[in-house]
Amino acid sequence: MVKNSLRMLLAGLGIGPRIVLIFALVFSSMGGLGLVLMRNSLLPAFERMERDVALQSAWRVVSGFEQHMSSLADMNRDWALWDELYFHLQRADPVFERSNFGPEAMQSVKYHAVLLLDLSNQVAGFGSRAFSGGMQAQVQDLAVPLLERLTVSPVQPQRTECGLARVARVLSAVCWTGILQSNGQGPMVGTVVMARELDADSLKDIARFAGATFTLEQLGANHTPVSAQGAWTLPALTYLSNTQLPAQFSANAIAMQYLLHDLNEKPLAQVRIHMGRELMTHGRNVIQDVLFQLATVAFATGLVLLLTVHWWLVHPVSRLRRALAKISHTKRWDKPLVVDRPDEIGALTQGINSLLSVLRKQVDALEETSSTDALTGISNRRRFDLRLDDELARLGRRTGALSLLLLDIDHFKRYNDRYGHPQGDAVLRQFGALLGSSCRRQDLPARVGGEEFALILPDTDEAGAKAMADKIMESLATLALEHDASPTASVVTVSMGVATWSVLQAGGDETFYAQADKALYAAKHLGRNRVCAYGSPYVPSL
Ligand SMILES: Nc1nc2c(ncn2[C@@H]2O[C@H](COP(=O)(O)OP(=O)(O)OP(=O)(O)O)[C@@H](O)[C@H]2O)c(=O)[nH]1
Repeated sequence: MVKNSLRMLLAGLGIGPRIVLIFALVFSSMGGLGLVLMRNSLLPAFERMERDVALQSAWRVVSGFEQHMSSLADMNRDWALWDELYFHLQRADPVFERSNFGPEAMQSVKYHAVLLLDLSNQVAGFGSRAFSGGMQAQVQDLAVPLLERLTVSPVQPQRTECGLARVARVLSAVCWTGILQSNGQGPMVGTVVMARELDADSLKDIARFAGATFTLEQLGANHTPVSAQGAWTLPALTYLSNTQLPAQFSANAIAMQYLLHDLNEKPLAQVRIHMGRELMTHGRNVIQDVLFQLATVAFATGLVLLLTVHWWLVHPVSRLRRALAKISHTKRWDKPLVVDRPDEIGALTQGINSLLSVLRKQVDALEETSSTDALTGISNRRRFDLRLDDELARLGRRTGALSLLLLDIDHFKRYNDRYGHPQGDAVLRQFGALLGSSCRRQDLPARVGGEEFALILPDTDEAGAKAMADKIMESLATLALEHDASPTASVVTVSMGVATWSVLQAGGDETFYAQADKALYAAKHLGRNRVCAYGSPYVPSL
């Protein structure tokens, strides 16, 4: 079914269009396949890379928060291993308190609030300075969230913990450590707590470090954002992984949205990270460039291949086909086809030339056989008729006249009767040979009937034809073939009639032949062994 449809489709197409069709099919399939492969493998690869880059940016945002916390943790740890503080917790020293928690002392520190708790978590000291918005932290702003935390996770000696918290409605990092002696020895005498605001400068630093822009939006105490996709409780870098990175991809941007939990794991703020899709845009442009270049290369390759196939295959085959069509149309196979290549087409042309030469030889042989009289070996009636037509057609174009000589052996019936038919054949053969040897190359001797011969004499006037007739008669006389049954001579003789035309006349070859025949009849009538020319007074007109 498919095979038949394909055959019908290709039926009217030559080699050239078929090759073009095959090329078009192959190249468009390759192009389509390339496009599908690129779409299915390259674009997803770019998307994966983009997702990885987004993850790294998110990771750096988290890391930025942690670094902010980490510097606070360092300060907090230093305080926790400070001997003077250790002793202050054991025996309160107002001087120490003033010089470290007093309003003047707090102006030069890098945190916004510090709180001391004794072992029973009672406040043992507090100091604060204004946040960037002007607010001032109070004891309970720090104590309330911390004490809630300590109920589930008490302070461990030698261990600094941190988290985010809302301190006087200001988003801050909070760190706390158990207070020990500077050599790390106990017993633990209390807890030092510090808070530092996540101010605009810190957020800018984090954004610069992350290489991504993000917004931080505080949530109300009971607020649960609907659009939250993930959540961090800092420090919580281990929460992030490829699979846990929810991100929304739109045409121009990637949006990631996460919840920040406070140190008691309550929703505190919402972080929104925004990234452009430059990588994907770049990827698309790369794919488009590659596709365009591939298409250009494929087109150029296809064109070169097509031209090559055309010049090496289609063109010579078409030339061969045209040459063969011309041969079969003109029936002229005398010129061999030109072989100018050492390949299969050259071999094919050579093969055709061999076949043509065999055909030529056979046609020539057939031509010869069909135009030759079997008994005498000279031309037969067929070739005589053709040649007479040709000569008459040429008559108007040449200056010389055309003469026709008809020859008939005298009393040949009697000869046969007297000497037998085979001997009669021998006479005919001898006479044919005599005719052949007597005439010029351009003359045509032929046997046109039983004992009737003819001689076409181009460029020969009547006098020339008569001279030729006389020469033949003399040659025959020289042969002196005995014919004692003849009533007119003792040897074989011949009568001849001549017709000569200088221009083509009405009736053409039939009239011309009839005139020569009329002259021959006259020669017979006048006693045989002579030549008569049509137009002579003793030859009757047609
Ligand atoms: N041996 C032989 N005889 C042939 C051949 N063809 C024709 N003839 C004979 O030639 C003879 C011709 O005889 P006719 O036409 O009567 O003429 P003729 O006897 O030559 O007499 P005229 O032409 O009047 O002189 C016939 O007997 C034919 O049989 C042939 O191929 N071989």
